Amino acid sequence: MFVRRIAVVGTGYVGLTTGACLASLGHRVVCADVDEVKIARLRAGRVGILEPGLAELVAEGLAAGRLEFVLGARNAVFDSEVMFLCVPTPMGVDGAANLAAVESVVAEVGELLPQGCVVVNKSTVPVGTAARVGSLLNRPDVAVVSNPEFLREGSAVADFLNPDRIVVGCDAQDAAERVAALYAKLGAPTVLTDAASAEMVKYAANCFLAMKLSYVNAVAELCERLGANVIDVTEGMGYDRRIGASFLQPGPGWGGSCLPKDTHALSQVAGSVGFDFPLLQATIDTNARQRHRVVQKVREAVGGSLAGARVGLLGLTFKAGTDDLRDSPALAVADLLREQGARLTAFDPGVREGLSDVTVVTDPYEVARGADAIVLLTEWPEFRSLDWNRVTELMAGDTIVDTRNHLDRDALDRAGLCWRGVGVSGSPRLDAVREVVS
Ligand SMILES: NC(=O)C1=CN([C@@H]2O[C@H](COP(=O)(O)OP(=O)(O)OC[C@H]3O[C@@H](n4cnc5c(N)ncnc54)[C@H](O)[C@@H]3O)[C@@H](O)[C@H]2O)C=CC1
Ligand SMILES: O=C(O)[C@H]1O[C@H](OP(=O)(O)OP(=O)(O)OC[C@H]2O[C@@H](n3ccc(=O)[nH]c3=O)[C@H](O)[C@@H]2O)[C@H](O)[C@@H](O)[C@@H]1O
Repeated sequence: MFVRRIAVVGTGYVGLTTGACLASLGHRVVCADVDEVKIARLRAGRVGILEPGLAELVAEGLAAGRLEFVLGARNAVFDSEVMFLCVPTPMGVDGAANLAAVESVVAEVGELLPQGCVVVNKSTVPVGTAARVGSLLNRPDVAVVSNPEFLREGSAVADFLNPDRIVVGCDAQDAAERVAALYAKLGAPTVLTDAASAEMVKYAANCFLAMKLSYVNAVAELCERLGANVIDVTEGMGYDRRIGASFLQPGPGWGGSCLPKDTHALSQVAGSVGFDFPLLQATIDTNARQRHRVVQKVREAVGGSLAGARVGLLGLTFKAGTDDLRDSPALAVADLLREQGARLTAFDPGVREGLSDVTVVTDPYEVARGADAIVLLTEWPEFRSLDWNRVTELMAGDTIVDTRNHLDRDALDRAGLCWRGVGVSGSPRLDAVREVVS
């Protein structure tokens, strides 16, 4: 495997992880961004996002001279053999992916790319984008490769360096092989395919994950109505290797910067070719309903009306382990609660700045002070070890709505609190049975 000169455009969750990890694999990487403050910070070795291991890799790369940060894509590409596009592709008004950033980088660097450079699209983009980028570039000597990224926020470095698979798509075999070779040290299964199929893999995977979660959230609701326990139900399902145990945790609905936008984008693309995709639409609709179910539980917990009720929120980020608030279900639930007149106080270990209409506190017990109910929205581990007796003393009401089944129900019981989980309505009898069996 040869060391390559690589440009990475966009230094967000994906770009910075890609740049730092490729440098750690021995390549020489120049990362570019339009954000001047971010570039200045990164040059000083400061990583502005919560990602375990990333700051260390950036520091190592800078110290070894293998990693560099520059302002603007044009300053990154002059001697690059490969250029990665890691810019945002947010949801547009019609649900479609907005490709403005991708197109603007292509316009900026098109003529500057060295002869024979390979453009690699790592941003999540609709099928046909590699072809579109190719025609915008209008450079027969430059191949465009689709190389979707599957990392998760909060474990970005670990996911990048230990991928389940690498997908590389290009209509030119040699360019696909050149990109696949960049990852050779990782020893991951590699799928080489055409560009359209690689682009489709990313949407098909993310939408499948969203579908799995909507399914499990619907099963949880049914468990509540029928008197079953979703914790045991998903455990029983997860041992089946065809189903797998991961991505079976019910919650307040799935969110984050990608699953929501990618499900809408695939739905929009399907519509654009006249394909009716009710399964995907139901996945999206079930998720919207999930947020209303949380609000309904909180309303019941405060006696039927949220007007003037004080509600404490534990967690604001879209999942634990990240500081990312983009499309967080917790914020969606907060909006709905506020619309119905609730007064909100929130604590999240990853969030320090204030939010409009939600008072953000830095001490979790402040969330409990005077609260008529508390809602746990994000599964931060530290929430499990709160002093529930202290919470009971501080609260005006007595109910904790645990939208992730994250807390120790017995500990809350002992403190005189009422725990309301998701998909759990029966007695804890099955836990006892499992102990005997194991
Ligand atoms: N966040 C995630 O976990 C994953 C994201 N993706 C995809 O990767 C892409 C990037 O996502 P994130 O890294 O989360 O975005 P981000 O918003 O964290 O970072 C994007 C960066 O690109 C920069 N940028 C925007 N326009 C630019 C331009 N013209 N030139 C140079 N830099 C520019 C921004 O300033 C920002 O720093 C998206 O398409 C997303 O769907 C794929 C897999 C995982
Ligand atoms: O394209 C992307 O950006 C990425 O989107 C997701 O990664 P991420 O957004 O970091 O978050 P996930 O860990 O997938 O969680 C998504 C949402 O589902 C929820 N979730 C996840 C798992 C689960 O069992 N239950 C559950 O409710 C989380 O709380 C969160 O709101 C995918 O998992 C990544 O493979 C993909 O690369």
